[in-house]
Amino acid sequence: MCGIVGVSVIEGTAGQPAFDGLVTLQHRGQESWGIAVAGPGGVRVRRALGFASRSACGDPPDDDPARDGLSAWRAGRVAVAHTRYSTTGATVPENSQPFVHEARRIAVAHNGDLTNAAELRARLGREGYGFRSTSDSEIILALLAGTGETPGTLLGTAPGPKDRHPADTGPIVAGVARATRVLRGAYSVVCAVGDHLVAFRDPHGLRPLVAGFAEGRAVVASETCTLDALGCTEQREVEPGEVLVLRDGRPAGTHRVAEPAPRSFCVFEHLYLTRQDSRIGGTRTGATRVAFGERLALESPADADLVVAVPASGVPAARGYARAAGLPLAGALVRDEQVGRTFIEPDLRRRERKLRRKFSVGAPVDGARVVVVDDSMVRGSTMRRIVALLRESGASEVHVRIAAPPLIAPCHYGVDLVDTGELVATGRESGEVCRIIGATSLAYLSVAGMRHTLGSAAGEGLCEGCITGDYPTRVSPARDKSRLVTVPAPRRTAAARLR
Ligand SMILES: O=P(O)(O)OC[C@H]1O[C@H](OP(=O)(O)OP(=O)(O)O)[C@H](O)[C@@H]1O
Ligand SMILES: NC(=O)CC[C@H](N)C(=O)O
Ligand code: SF4
Ligand SMILES: [Mg+2]
Repeated sequence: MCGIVGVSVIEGTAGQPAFDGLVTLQHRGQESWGIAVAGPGGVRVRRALGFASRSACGDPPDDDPARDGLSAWRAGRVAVAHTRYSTTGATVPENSQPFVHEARRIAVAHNGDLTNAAELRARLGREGYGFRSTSDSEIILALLAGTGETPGTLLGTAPGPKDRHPADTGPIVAGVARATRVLRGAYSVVCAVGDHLVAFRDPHGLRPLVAGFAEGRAVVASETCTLDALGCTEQREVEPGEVLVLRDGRPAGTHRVAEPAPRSFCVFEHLYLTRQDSRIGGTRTGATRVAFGERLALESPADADLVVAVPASGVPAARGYARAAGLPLAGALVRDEQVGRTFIEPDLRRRERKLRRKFSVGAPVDGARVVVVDDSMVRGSTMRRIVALLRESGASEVHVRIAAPPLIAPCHYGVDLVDTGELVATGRESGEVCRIIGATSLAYLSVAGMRHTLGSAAGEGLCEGCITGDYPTRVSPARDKSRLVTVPAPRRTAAARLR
């Protein structure tokens, strides 16, 4: 998943709006965050492990020099920022983004996962690029920036006198086009190139990317909630295969650089990933999830007294289920807001530890027959915990309804569904899963019901890989999050060391 933001302004600084925008994307990644600001004198970058929203950058005194140069990174009219949910490479500082090439003044933030990362990294390593991380995203920077010996695709776009690039965006567009010719898999990218903000997206449009405009300010982000928060009234999607160049807070050029391919937008963005006030194709995902819940109630009713929602992202589906079933919606469960999302935690130990304190019962459900509704079930850990809590608080029956079909296959495009052995529904009938989570009954939304709700009769326009096992691009059967660790260390040439 990951959240990315890019900001270009005509005056003032891009750093603060980029940081403020990043905080609206906290739900897309909790492992690390970073921001790079391009201004006179080069690119400044700050990266740290943990939540962006809990860092000191949110509210520092504007001119306090003691704060580790915090005010310095605010200077500069182009900024890119990233909040990470890892899919390739461990949760370590060197894998946090944006990745920056100081000498070429390029900073890159990427959402997605490259399916040919190992092959590209080996090739770029042979050509002399000195990788500093084990993330696939650094490959995009390597392609664009190159090394002293091997020019990157963006070489030739270096800033001219007075730190300004030529107004002609042709070389940047051509450079991105050359890079996209070799990239495979999912990539939504924002990139600061001198005083340009450049955004581009893979030809299938697997991951989201939107652009918005306000007076003197252009923003590119993963979701529309960021555009809304930054006051962008004019909004549009960055099209699959498009490169959009922005400068001085407005568009400077747009081109389609990749061959057209069937659109394959991640269906899990509709089901769970995206914030409920963000819009996909003009519809708020909260409204879509209400409709999933209504459909689920029609497909799988339950003989029950009340509906309980699993907060946070299960709430709209539960509201829809309750409405269609004619049952009261009880706010029985309380979520500890400090814990954040648990599914996107990078390892089992952290997920389980956080889950233990994430939920509690706010209103007992003594003797009631309860339907508990969540937006999705992945490893089953959340639901096992919720069912136990509801039984402890007196529920006589707990019927589980999931407003998504079972997830049974890995994701290759930026969601950390790697090991199918971890997925509770893989190779199991729903009866067996029901026993594992301790429920009275269990039902999922059907694939047909999901598609019908999204107005896509046969799943056209969608990636449903983790649900059906059919992927829109060629993928290797095994998916290993550490796969770049084993790619031989590149030969460090003198030029590469100079970076
Ligand atoms: O079956 P599991 O592996 O436990 O994963 C499924 C749960 O994970 C997600 O919630 P998450 O805690 O990530 O975020 P939320 O609080 O925003 O709903 C999703 O909404 C389910 O509740
Ligand atoms: N979820 C993502 O988009 C992750 C981006 C990149 N593949 C990483 O692991 O850092
Ligand atoms: S495999 Fe699943 S999570 Fe991955 S992009 Fe496709 S629908 Fe989304
Ligand atoms: Mg949840």
